[in-house]
Amino acid sequence: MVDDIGEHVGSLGTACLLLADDVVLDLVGERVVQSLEAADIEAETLEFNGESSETEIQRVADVVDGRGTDVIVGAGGGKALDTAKAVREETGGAMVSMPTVASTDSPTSALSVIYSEHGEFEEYRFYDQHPDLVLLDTAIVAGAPTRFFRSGVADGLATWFEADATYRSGGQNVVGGTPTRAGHRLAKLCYETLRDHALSAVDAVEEGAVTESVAAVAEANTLLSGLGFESGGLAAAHSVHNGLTQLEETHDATHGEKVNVGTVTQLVLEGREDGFVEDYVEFSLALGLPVTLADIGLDDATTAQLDTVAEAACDPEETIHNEPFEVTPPMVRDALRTADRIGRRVGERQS
Ligand SMILES: NC(=O)c1ccc[n+]([C@@H]2O[C@H](COP(=O)([O-])OP(=O)(O)OC[C@H]3O[C@@H](n4cnc5c(N)ncnc54)[C@H](O)[C@@H]3O)[C@@H](O)[C@H]2O)c1
Ligand SMILES: [Zn+2]
Repeated sequence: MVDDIGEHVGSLGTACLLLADDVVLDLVGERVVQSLEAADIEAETLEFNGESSETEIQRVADVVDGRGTDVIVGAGGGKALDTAKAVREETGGAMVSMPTVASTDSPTSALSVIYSEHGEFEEYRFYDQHPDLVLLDTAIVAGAPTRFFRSGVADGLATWFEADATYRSGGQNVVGGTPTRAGHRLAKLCYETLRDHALSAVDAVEEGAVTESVAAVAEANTLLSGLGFESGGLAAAHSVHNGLTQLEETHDATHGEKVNVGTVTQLVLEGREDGFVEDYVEFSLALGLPVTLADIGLDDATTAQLDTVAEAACDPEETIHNEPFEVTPPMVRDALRTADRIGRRVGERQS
């Protein structure tokens, strides 16, 4: 699949730049360059510095302008892809998403999540164009560390709860429109696919194996979740994630891991029944996903820290206001605390 890139990029341009960090360049760099060159496309690589920040976007955009590149390929995780999308917005040309981990729903979306150089969430940046091509090689994704795959499952599970909250409230989807039935149903299909296949898919990826369930989950994590959140809307889970990024202690947890704590928090915030919340927590634990604050680096979180998260999560620009009721920082702080306690209780019961 990676080896087919030349064939697909032929219709998009003639000079290609592959943006990927050192790990991903080692993994696919040579194959991508060979495939492009075999299709008579100029191919160069540039090492990504790891953060989708304004400085990194400008650095890469300067290289693209200087070299006359007309196709940028972002390969790797969400941050490399988001940076490549942001660069294309500055420079024009075509953009290709090549996720080498199924860790987020970034590959298909027409937006980037921008962070400070220190990894604090800054803004969503929206574009008129989606990636021109999304190329996911299931074997590469299955060969990556399972943690990324699990994280993508968490990102995909959240999509359903967030799209459903937006649908119920008549809120706005990510492109500023009314959520469509299509977006709502795709988010549901994403959830159902993950509930039906994620456990065995994670087993397979632990073994470095490729199965039908791995393919189903890779599709759900990237395509179904991507279309589902963009057309269906985000709500509390991602706002809680964005709030959590304000605390340095959480920076070693992946996007999906923080989102999962955000999902449990959203369910508590929405006043879901005990059995419903516990079912979600049990499923998370079976998948090896975090359900407590300590699981994402926040041992003994102070009230001040939780207030920081809650304040940021309730920023007027945040999607938490897509919940079907008014949400305030104290509600989010208390939901976070309670979600953490539920996570600990269910975890202890199972051990
Ligand atoms: N734009 C969107 O629509 C959207 C949606 C969801 C998440 N995001 C963003 O995505 C980012 C998170 O992405 P992420 O969780 O993928 O993390 P990441 O991009 O920070 O890191 C991915 C890591 O995986 C490694 N890697 C990639 N492929 C590998 C492979 N095959 N084998 C081994 N290692 C491999 C990379 O070297 C890198 O260290 C956040 O910034 C989040 O906000 C964006
Ligand atoms: Zn996400």
